[in-house]
Amino acid sequence: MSSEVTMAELAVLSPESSFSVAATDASSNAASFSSTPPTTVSPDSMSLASDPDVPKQDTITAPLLAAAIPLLENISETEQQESGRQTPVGQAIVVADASLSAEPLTTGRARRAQASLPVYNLSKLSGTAKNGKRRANGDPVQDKRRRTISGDTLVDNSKEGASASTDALVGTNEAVKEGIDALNPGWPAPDPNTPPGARNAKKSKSAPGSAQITRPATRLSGAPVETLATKISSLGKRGRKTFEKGISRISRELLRLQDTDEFAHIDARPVRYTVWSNGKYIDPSELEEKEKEAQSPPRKKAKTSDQSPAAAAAEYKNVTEEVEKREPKVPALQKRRVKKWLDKGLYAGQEAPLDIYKGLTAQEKKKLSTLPELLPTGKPNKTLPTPIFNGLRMLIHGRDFKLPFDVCSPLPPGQPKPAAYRTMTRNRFVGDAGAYWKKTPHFEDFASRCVCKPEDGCAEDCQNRIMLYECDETNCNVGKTHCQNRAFQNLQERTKKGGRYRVGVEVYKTSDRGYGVRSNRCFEPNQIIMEYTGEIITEEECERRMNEVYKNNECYYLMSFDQNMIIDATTGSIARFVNHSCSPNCRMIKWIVSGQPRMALFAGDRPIMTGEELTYDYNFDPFSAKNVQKCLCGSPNCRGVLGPKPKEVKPPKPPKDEKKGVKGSVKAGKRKLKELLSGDRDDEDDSKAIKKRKIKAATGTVSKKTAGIKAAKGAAKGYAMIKRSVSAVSITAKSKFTGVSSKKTAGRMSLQVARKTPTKAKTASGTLSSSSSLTTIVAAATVKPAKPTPKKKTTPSAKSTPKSTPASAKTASSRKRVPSRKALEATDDSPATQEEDEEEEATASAEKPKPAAAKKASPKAKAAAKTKQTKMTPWLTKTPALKVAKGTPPSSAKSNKSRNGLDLSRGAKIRLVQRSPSKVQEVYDGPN
Ligand SMILES: C[S@@+](CC[C@H](N)C(=O)[O-])C[C@H]1O[C@@H](n2cnc3c(N)ncnc32)[C@H](O)[C@@H]1O
Repeated sequence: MSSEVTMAELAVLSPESSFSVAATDASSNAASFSSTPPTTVSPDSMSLASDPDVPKQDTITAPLLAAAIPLLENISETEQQESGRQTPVGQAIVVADASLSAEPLTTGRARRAQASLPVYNLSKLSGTAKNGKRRANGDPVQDKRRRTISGDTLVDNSKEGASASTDALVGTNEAVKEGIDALNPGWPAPDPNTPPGARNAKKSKSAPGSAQITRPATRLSGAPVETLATKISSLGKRGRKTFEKGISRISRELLRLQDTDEFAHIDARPVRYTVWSNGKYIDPSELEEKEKEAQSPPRKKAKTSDQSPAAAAAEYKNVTEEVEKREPKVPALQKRRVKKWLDKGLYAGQEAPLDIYKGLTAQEKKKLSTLPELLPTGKPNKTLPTPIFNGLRMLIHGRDFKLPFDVCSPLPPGQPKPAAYRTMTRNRFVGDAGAYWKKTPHFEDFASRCVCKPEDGCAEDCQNRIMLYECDETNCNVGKTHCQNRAFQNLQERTKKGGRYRVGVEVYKTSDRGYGVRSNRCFEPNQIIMEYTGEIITEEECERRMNEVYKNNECYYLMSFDQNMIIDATTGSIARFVNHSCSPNCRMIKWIVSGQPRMALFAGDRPIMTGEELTYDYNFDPFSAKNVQKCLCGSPNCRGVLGPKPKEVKPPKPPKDEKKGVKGSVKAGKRKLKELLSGDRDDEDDSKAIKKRKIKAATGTVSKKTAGIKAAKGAAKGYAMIKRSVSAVSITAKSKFTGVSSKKTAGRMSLQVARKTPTKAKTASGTLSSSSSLTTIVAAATVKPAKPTPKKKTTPSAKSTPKSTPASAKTASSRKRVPSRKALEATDDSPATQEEDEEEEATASAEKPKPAAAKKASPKAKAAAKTKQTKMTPWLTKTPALKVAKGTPPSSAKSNKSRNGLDLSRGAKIRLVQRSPSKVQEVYDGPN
């Protein structure tokens, strides 16, 4: 045995106090083995256990000491127990080593080492193995086990102390083995290198003394330490239970380390900004250097793996530039994309006709010939055939174009509205008016169809249009599709859906003229805007209302209408708010619609733009100087007052010219008629015509041109029928209102609405529209001719004389009350005094040229009367005086040429009559 064995024996078998102290220290060191690196025991501690007689060893590992301590403890405990209990083993032990000190070791137990160390099966040794293995706490077996001598512990602990010299360890093991053998237990001491598990297994089945396998301590060998999780997972239920016990012990140890960052896996190193590129860390300092290098051309290609994205991009840029410098850029050859064109598009499969004139009307062909782009080239356009065959008509006629902006610009909400205003969109008969109203007088007047063709579309030449008759199914030859003479129907269709654009007008408050009407959309020239509707009342009712109902009103909305009736628009359409202007943009025109008269506001000869105030010329007759109102229309040609239009006197022209003009125009045919018609549209032209008539009348009459004179002339020739009739109505109204106004000292305003209709229309309409009025007028004209004159014979309208006489008388009486009469004499429409009427009568009787002309025309009229159209014009037979005009067959059966010729002659005359008292007259009484 070496000195090591001696030392071990001393260490084991000599429990000196000094050694126990050293063991205590060693246990404390061993307690930290689990978590701390092996620690070299100081020589001092070793020196405590050294015997001066024993060769001193330089070093001894702490594990060795730690392993020896439990052994000593066990021995001491055994000794203690043996002192209290008599066991064979104890006795044996006592016997074996009676010299050993019985001083117990109470402190410095290496618990961890003790727990993990295998023990000798003392139960077997003591013969109690038959009781089974019970390892629970407090179990006596456990206690017994604790009392065993743990030779393995020494071995294992010596293994743990890997840093100790192997020789010393082997020596120690040998010494322990020998010590055990000395106890003579009856079996050989186990190899301390054998792991406890294997040793136990071998104990159970193998014979004692067989080879045992030792497991190297992982902590000492540097092998990977088992983690807690792997331990738990690898253990079985029982093993885990046991392990958890170990955890509790381990955790107690770890508790001391919980405060450390290492235990909490906290990296206490300062955090640095890191850059990662493709999963690789890039040093910022290197990054800066590389960025600097990137600015300068790189000497060699840097490793992209160490580059940041920015640096990589910079480098890539440099490289590409370098490559571009080396290799000139060669444009890549790209295949040009060829667009596939459709040769016909939407019209594919539809071949263009070679003859584009096919199926077109004469007018369309004519228009087509004027369009150079549509002229046939002789070659079919196969590439892009225009939709001639589909949209030619549209191309010729054009189509409406509406601007997508500012078309409809209504006033913002919150505008002041007239108080107590009730609208009525249709005329309504009130009182006796319905009973007195002739249901279908105008049907009798004009029961024939127009002679228009579909291609004409009832345009300007339409006889119904000329006569201010709206076409419908009963009188239109064209049909609704092509007819353009259905203004009221269009208006109804336009407004029935409602909406501000469709209505197109709105009431607004003017600055100085009360309320007015403005457009909130655009209107085409001559387009119907709105209807003037209200209550149709008789003159008596009108008088009553003025005296009783409207006596305190400032404004009356009364307009003479038809059949001596009056429209009271106090309850009616908003057309009543339309103000007067000396330069109006609208006209108020009465039309016959389905046999009934209706009045509407039409745009003038120019289009009306959004926001314009709508006005028409009242042609106001104040009737009383007290009620002459100042006109505030602001137009350059403002007359200053709301009065009738002044008529300029132009230098007289020789009658020959006019006659020639008339005759020439008769011969000229349709073309000249159109010229006259076109001239008729313009107010200025109208005034010129009036002037003409004035002049002519002046030459033919005594002194003045008055409406009566005109009426007489017109009636004598059978022309100014409508206007005469209307004027007759107005005259009647005047006469009645005269009394009223005289009582009320109220003025009256009669509005004349310039009539735009062509001459021929007026002729026809006047002839056919209202025979009763006509009769009155004719009577007025023939009263004077009652004198025995040759023309008198030709005016066999004496029957009407009695009717007309009162009318003229009324007119005269009413005119007498107009102080400003003379001031207004300049106008043809101005009412005349009684004296003037007398003069007119005289003039009418003296005007023989026209009756003579009528005479001349009478043979034609007679001839025409034989025609069917004559039958359709009852006035022809009713009023002999009109036979003069009968020369113009009003029916549509006449050829255009004949109609035109007759109309032409009438037109010339009618134009003179045009400004006679209008057919539409508004009766207005100003404030009292
Ligand atoms: C049929 S109302 C027109 C609507 C009227 N502004 C209103 O507020 O009821 C006719 C009256 O309007 C006024 N008026 C219309 N046009 C005018 C004008 N040009 N100058 C002055 N007053 C006018 C006159 O007071 C006239 O008696």
